[in-house]
Amino acid sequence: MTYKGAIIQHPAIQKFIPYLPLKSQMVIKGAMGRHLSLTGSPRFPGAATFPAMSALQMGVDLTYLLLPPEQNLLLLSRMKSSDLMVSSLPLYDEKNKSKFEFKNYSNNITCIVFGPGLSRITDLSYKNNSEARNFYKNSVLAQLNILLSSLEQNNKIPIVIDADGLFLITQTKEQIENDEDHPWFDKVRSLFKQILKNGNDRIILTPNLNEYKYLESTIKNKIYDISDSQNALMCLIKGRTDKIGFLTDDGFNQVLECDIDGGLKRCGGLGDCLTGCISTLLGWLESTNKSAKITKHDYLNGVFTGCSIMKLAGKRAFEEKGISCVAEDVIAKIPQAREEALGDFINRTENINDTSTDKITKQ
Ligand SMILES: NC(=O)C1=CN([C@@H]2O[C@H](COP(=O)(O)OP(=O)(O)OC[C@H]3O[C@@H](n4cnc5c(N)ncnc54)[C@H](O)[C@@H]3O)[C@@H](O)[C@H]2O)[C@@H](O)CC1
Ligand SMILES: Nc1ncnc2c1ncn2[C@@H]1O[C@H](COP(=O)(O)OP(=O)(O)OP(=O)(O)O)[C@@H](O)[C@H]1O
Repeated sequence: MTYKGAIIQHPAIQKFIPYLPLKSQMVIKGAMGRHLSLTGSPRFPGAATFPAMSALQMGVDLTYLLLPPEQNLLLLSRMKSSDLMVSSLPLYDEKNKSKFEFKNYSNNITCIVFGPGLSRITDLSYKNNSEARNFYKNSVLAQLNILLSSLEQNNKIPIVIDADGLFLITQTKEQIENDEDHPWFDKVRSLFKQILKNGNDRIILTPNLNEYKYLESTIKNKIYDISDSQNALMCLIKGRTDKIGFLTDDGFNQVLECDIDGGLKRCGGLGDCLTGCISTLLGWLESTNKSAKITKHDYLNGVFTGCSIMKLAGKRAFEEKGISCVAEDVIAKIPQAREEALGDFINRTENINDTSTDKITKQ
């Protein structure tokens, strides 16, 4: 199955296309996805918006950003595009957990990105500024409670965890210099144990090579309960080639590898953009195929498809901009890259619900 305009062919993409939305499904606002970013910090307003800007170019209808309540961050994010719907996170309040119930923010959300630009407790800016550090800690607890609550939703909502979200998973108590921050560390760890356990059928971890080293040693220390293939986590290790597979206490088991050439420019923010592409595709997988049985292998095919689109977008942007290429140039090439990977998919005539299983062989 290839569609008009598609120039690359790979079995993983071919298997994924039947799960994509059709033109006939685009009847109401939001049918092409409602994307939620739990991202950003005063230090990284760019990373706050890259996932949502990429999701919009992928074809998502609505992008919501729920950001730490810092005025500059909220203002800068709103200024990036009128299409971004920016709200501020509530201050964390242990006694009033109902404030962090996902349903308060959900608006029928179809996918979530968590982590880009959050910053880290180890950042120098927090070292001697307890107000900023408390603000950071508070935002993280609010975000993790919202994520945990999202896992209780009936509709399966895919979650991509990247960048500083991964740091929260791999940070160690020794890194937390200030003893008074240790109770916060314990709460984060406990929340992540529940999130990774309850969400292993819908969470994708997307480490770069550096982040993967820390992730691998954390996982091998059996801090999180991912002992067997049943509760293996889905993981994408980014690099010259993108490796996609499952992570258990025993290490990484590769299932797919995306070796499409990208652009030569390794500018900052491309990983953040990739989260927007992958989350959009996985959101479509779940939200437009509610009656189909979706497996982790379908998710991996979606991750592969997102990686291919990102590599192609990087290549096209580099052809045009050369070494001046920045993340926003790559975002602008996502529509062309999506077309090259998926063709005119919304106008196809068949979808997963009317394609027999012998036509679509699952891995
Ligand atoms: N324009 C922007 O706002 C951009 C913001 N970005 C944000 O910048 C932040 C940092 O991203 P980078 O890509 O620079 O991160 P890196 O992957 O370069 O990580 C920085 C360093 O942290 C180390 N590290 C990772 N996990 C660790 C652990 N558990 N313990 C100790 N060290 C650990 C890595 O080895 C690496 O040396 C992220 O929040 C990211 O989203 C970047 O995406 C670049 C663009
Ligand atoms: N050595 C490499 N050669 C070619 N492409 C690469 C290389 N390393 C990463 N990429 C590609 O760059 C994109 C982002 O991956 P990268 O490893 O830079 O993520 P990141 O560090 O999380 O990004 P960010 O700057 O957003 O934090 C992915 O599409 C990945 O395939």
